Amino acid sequence: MNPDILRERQNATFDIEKLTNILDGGAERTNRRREIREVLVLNDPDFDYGTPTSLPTMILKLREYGISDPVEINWYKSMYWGTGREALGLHYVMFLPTLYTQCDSEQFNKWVPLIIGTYAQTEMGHGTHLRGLETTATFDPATQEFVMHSPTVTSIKWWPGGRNPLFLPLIFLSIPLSASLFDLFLSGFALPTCSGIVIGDIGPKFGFDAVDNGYLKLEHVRIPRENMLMKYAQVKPDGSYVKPLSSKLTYGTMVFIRSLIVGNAGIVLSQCCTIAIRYSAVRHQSEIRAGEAEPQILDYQTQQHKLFPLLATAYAFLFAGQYMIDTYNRISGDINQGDLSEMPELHALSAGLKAFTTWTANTGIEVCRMSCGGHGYSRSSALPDIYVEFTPSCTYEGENTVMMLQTARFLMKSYRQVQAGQQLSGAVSYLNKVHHRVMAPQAVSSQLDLNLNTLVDLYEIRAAMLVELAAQSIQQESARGKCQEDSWNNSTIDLVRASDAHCHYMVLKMFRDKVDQIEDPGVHSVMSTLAHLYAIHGMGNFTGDFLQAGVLTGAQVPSVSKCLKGLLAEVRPSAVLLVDAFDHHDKMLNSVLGRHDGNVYEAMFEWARSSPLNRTEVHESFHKHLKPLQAKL
Ligand SMILES: CCCCCCCC/C=C\CCCCCCCCCC(=O)SCCNC(=O)CCNC(=O)[C@H](O)C(C)(C)COP(=O)(O)OP(=O)(O)OC[C@H]1O[C@@H](n2cnc3c(N)ncnc32)[C@H](O)[C@@H]1OP(=O)(O)O
Ligand SMILES: Cc1cc2nc3c(=O)[nH]c(=O)nc-3n(C[C@H](O)[C@H](O)[C@H](O)COP(=O)(O)OP(=O)(O)OC[C@H]3O[C@@H](n4cnc5c(N)ncnc54)[C@H](O)[C@@H]3O)c2cc1C
Repeated sequence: MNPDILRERQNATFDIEKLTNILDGGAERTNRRREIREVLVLNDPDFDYGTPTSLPTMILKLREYGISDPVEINWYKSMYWGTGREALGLHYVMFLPTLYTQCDSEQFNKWVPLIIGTYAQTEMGHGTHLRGLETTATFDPATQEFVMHSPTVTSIKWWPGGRNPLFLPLIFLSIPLSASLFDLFLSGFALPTCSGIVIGDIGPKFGFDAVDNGYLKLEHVRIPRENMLMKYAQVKPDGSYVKPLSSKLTYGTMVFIRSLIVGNAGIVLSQCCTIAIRYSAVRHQSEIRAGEAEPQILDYQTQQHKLFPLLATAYAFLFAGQYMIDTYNRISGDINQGDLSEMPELHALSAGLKAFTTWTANTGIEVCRMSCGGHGYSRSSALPDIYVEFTPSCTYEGENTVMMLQTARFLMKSYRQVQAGQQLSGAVSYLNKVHHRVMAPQAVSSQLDLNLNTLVDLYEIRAAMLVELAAQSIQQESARGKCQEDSWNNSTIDLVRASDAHCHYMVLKMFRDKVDQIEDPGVHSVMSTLAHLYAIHGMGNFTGDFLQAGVLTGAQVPSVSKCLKGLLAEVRPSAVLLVDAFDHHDKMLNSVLGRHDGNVYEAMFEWARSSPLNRTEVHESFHKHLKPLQAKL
């Protein structure tokens, strides 16, 4: 064990295992997760890092070990996700949930055994604008079939992920059911791979290489009427159409994935913080006091300022991910019972948090990489690979700006309801409260020795102010004679800013609520410090908002920075212990810099020696390119 890391783990002020239990949802969950990891992954001869694991293999393993609990299945699945092994993950993450949420029971029982499929919704010309999808599905009553067709080059399905559909028995098509008979509704169809479809790979990508993203062109392909997913809407044999309770029910898979992505952002950020903070504890560089030994780079205030707010954010997003999945499960359960009352709230929350957490984590991964200097740029750190695997999450499953604008749509509607005197419930209820109350600056302590509840209040007021400013922008545009759509478009910068602030407030509130539930004094203390750091760091980044909201004065601004520095110093002794609590196994982290034992340099030399470029005395390229040149010199 590296002596620096050993020293960092002495004098712990809190019980690491208890914090790990909180992250897992209890000690039993932690034990079970470790058992699954040990048995199904680390000690499984079939599990080879970087080798795409086939879905059938995963299914058989799950059955072999009797794993049927959805939470446990997700643990198993997420041990693959983002690690270059999620080759068929899309089927678990997208295809199966679509069968669960969009099929009637007969269809579900018929198709689940086939379970390898893809989710083909995006087209070359449209990914975001679903109502613009061009693929047609036209019902032919004479033959009781749908005729599926790609009428234009831009209608070719583009990006469906996870094993080239050529080998898939089933493809989920998400298509506007467009015909003169009924409205344009997005509907799902199960398309068996058959003649009349042209399939291929879309070519090399930035990353995400374990998932082969393909294209699918339909040439008047006929499928049985029964292949339309009919849980919510049906086309009867006579061609009549039974509408769904809501046209957005077919968007259900996307809402589910967005809800998953929130916690995944926390996991990925926790991985990167583990790597960067452990490395920063063993890396010595330069000097603080002339003539003294080179310090651990974790003792530089700038290094702490880079990493500790991200550490706090990782915990915040892990707790937000738990809240999001719990909320998704509760509301989707109600929807299954026909109660759609909270569907708009679920959409607004999942869309906004998906965008907020992935944008923040995406930036955070790069900060972690750069905080490791040159070795962070080596793939031995794992940070470059984590980045290229994670960054598309800002685009897929709802492009982030578009998602923020969806949340803004809900906020504007809520704001108008408050203006009309309605009492709101749920995540936006603060708009009622804050509309009538603005905290005066004098109420904010000049020393910013704010407790968490006060900090949550300040974020609430900031969000409410930005919601109001966005609404006023729309009103001003309308007053200038702009139509509703142009007034909206000319206010979208404000609208995204309002949604971002709303999500920031929601995440801090969830963090505070989780800290309040922690009974162990040591764990409560360190998590309270992290929650403070998360809030104060945000105030430092968005000081103008808090000044504009009237909850911070210019004279108090220096206190924000002073408070931040104090919190960084407070976190320093616990930093390595806080990443240990994430409990990332070396084999899963796959990072020379993030090793639990901190023996980075020895491992780095071995890693380099194992490079393919070092496996032969002289690389073949010498003989092919250089040696012929030598002969001419
Ligand atoms: C080895 C196994 C590995 C497993 C690992 C497990 C763990 C891993 C964890 C996480 C990793 C997950 C990785 C997943 C990888 C996925 C790969 C990528 C897949 C894809 O990208 S699939 C395609 C995704 N595409 C999209 O998301 C499309 C985005 N566009 C839209 O959603 C819509 O077009 C829109 C929402 C932007 C607009 O829709 P539209 O119909 O035009 O509606 P509007 O006119 O804007 O609004 C009208 C009205 O409807 C309301 N509304 C809109 N959407 C919804 C909804 N979903 N639910 C409820 N209500 C909705 C909207 O609010 C309006 O309401 P109002 O009129 O204001 O009252
Ligand atoms: C790695 C990866 C895997 C994928 N896997 C799948 C899959 O398995 N199945 C599938 O169906 N799809 C998949 N996709 C496609 C993905 O869902 C789409 O790329 C995504 O929804 C974004 O849509 P788009 O590409 O049309 O972007 P666009 O919407 O064209 O985005 C381009 C720009 O336009 C802006 N913009 C668009 N609309 C608005 C608006 N209303 N207001 C303001 N700005 C706007 C966006 O903010 C963005 O800046 C995948 C994509 C990637 C990168």
